[in-house]
Amino acid sequence: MSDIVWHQHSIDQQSRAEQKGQNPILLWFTGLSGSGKSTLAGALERALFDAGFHTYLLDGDNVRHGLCKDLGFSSEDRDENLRRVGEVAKLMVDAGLVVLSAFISPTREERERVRALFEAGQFIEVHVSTPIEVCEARDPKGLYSKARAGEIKDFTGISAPYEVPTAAELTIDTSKGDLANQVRALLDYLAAIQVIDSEKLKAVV
Ligand SMILES: Nc1ncnc2c1ncn2[C@@H]1O[C@H](COP(=O)(O)OS(=O)(=O)O)[C@@H](OP(=O)(O)O)[C@H]1O
Ligand SMILES: Nc1ncnc2c1ncn2[C@@H]1O[C@H](COP(=O)(O)OP(=O)(O)O)[C@@H](O)[C@H]1O
Repeated sequence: MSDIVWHQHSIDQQSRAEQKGQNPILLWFTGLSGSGKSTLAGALERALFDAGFHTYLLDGDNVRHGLCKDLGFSSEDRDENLRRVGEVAKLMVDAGLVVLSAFISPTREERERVRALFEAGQFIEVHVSTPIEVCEARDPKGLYSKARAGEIKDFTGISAPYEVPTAAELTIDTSKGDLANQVRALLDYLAAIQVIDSEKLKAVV
């Protein structure tokens, strides 16, 4: 690696962000399978997109069909999955986008490794803290029943660990309240820390 020298191009993150009229950030949704990560991230992206923000949503299920289709669910493979996703998200933030991601990302170390790729304030961790009993009762893909029956090994929350975040910027339990209010709470937070312009949002929310 020491023979490879970083090439500094003339258009930097700030110029790309200014062109788009927004602050690039990564909103990192973490939580158990079925906790509501994709739904929440998708609804928030819709609100931001409709308000004119330039966004992109990276979703675990989708990324595992392409970029990470060679990876499974051992702890080594999850580490590599999240390493790749972190690097891709960094490129997207560098391109000036508001990036949202929805990955279980079960360990604090993995999440902190991604956080360390970003400048302070650019990585916003959202813990989707829906209790496992609710996630298991929802079981939209039937994965919890398969895991209980021993048909899926290393299933997060059943036979593989999930380490609860200790310093997430936001925590949302989707078993309480409704989706519209949860999205509102996220938008209010983003406006309060001034990463999004609340005037821009008024037209749609
Ligand atoms: N063993 C095991 N454990 C957990 N999840 C499993 C497993 N096998 C398949 N799935 C499905 O894969 C989705 C999670 O992928 P992620 O890339 O988010 O996982 S991780 O962050 O690398 O841990 C996850 O999607 P979500 O339900 O949307 O979270 C599951 O549908
Ligand atoms: N905000 C919410 N309020 C109520 N139910 C929700 C909410 N978000 C998701 N759900 C329910 O939970 C299920 C799993 O949601 P999903 O977004 O796919 O979770 P994840 O991406 O964490 O696996 C959905 O099929 C839906 O029934």
